[in-house]
Amino acid sequence: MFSFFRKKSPAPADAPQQPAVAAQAPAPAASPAATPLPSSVLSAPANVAATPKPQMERASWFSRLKQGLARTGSGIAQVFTGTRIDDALYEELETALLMADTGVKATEHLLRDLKQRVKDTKATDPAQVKALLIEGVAELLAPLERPLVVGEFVPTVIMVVGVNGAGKTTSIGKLTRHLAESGAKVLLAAADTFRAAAREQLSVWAGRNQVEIVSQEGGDPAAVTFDAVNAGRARGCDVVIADTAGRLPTQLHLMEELKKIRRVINKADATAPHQVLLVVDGNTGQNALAQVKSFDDALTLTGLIVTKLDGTAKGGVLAAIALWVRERQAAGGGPVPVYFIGVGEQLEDLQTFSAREFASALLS
Ligand SMILES: Nc1nc2c(ncn2[C@@H]2O[C@H](COP(=O)(O)OP(=O)(O)OP(=O)(O)O)[C@@H](O)[C@H]2O)c(=O)[nH]1
Repeated sequence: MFSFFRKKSPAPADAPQQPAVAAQAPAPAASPAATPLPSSVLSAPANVAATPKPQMERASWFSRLKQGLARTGSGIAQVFTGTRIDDALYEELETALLMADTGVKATEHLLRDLKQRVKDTKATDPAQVKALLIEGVAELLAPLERPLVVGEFVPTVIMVVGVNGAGKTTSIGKLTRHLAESGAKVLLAAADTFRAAAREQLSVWAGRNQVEIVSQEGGDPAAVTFDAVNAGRARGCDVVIADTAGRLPTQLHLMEELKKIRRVINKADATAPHQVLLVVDGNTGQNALAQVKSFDDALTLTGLIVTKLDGTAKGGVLAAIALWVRERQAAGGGPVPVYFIGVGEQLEDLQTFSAREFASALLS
């Protein structure tokens, strides 16, 4: 799944740093989600990307995604089963988008955009309007689609945060597996020093993937993370991933603790953290957007993982997040891509995000 990871070959000490590689699922063969390869992976061996197995995996992922999003999409798709394009259709669509937790702003944006597309194309059939809505959703979501690049910095330090139970540890486990299978040397940092079960869960993932872990009972989570970054560098790791304890953005002292972890990582490596990823439970709908904003205020996020999009009726929140990211960038902020989405607890249920694939799966 992370076929583009180029395994580091032994190089002389003065050799230039290895090229950046992207932790990205391969583009599908014939699914509607064909995405161009990002330039950062063009140097990867061509034969890796051409193997049919990952393409089949991606095709089967598309059907899992469709299934997962069926509850969000069915209400929206229902709007286009009539024969006329009139005010009633747009009103129904507005309600359906709001019900899917798209939020008022993103709903208004999509409706305005859709009406323009209908006018431009002179569409006469609701089925055509549905296709135009897919276009509009895909365009809105496009800035969220970016590969997670590892290898530009060695080690690449990734800090993972989120509320309790969002799916942080599970997502880290899956990501670790993908990276390890691609040849990356990964080290995990159990920065939840208080909850034994959390450390245990991360240890299980470390064991399964045969990667190293820095863990400590009690004590300062920032100190554990500091040790992990230093250990990662000393042991020649490609990636260090810090799993932090879950917390609500309203728990200010715990948010301060996260800020301290971030500062301390930066002390251990002046270029790090290279990624601050928020894991959000997509099933929480508009609340996920509120979490994104709060964690971003505290930590300046660099990316998201949206989990539990299986069986949710609230998957429209991705459109709301996309609009927020657009506004953030317009105000001079950096991108906040959705690096991965999760539609279940299995390893293959966490995959890279593709805007067109998501839009198609949602409305198919
Ligand atoms: N259905 C579904 N379940 C998921 C998904 N991702 C994670 N889970 C489940 O969500 C539950 C919580 O996941 P964890 O990884 O423990 O969450 P966490 O954020 O690390 O939790 P804390 O350490 O308590 O903050 C577990 O039962 C996971 O299997 C997903 O995409 N879909």
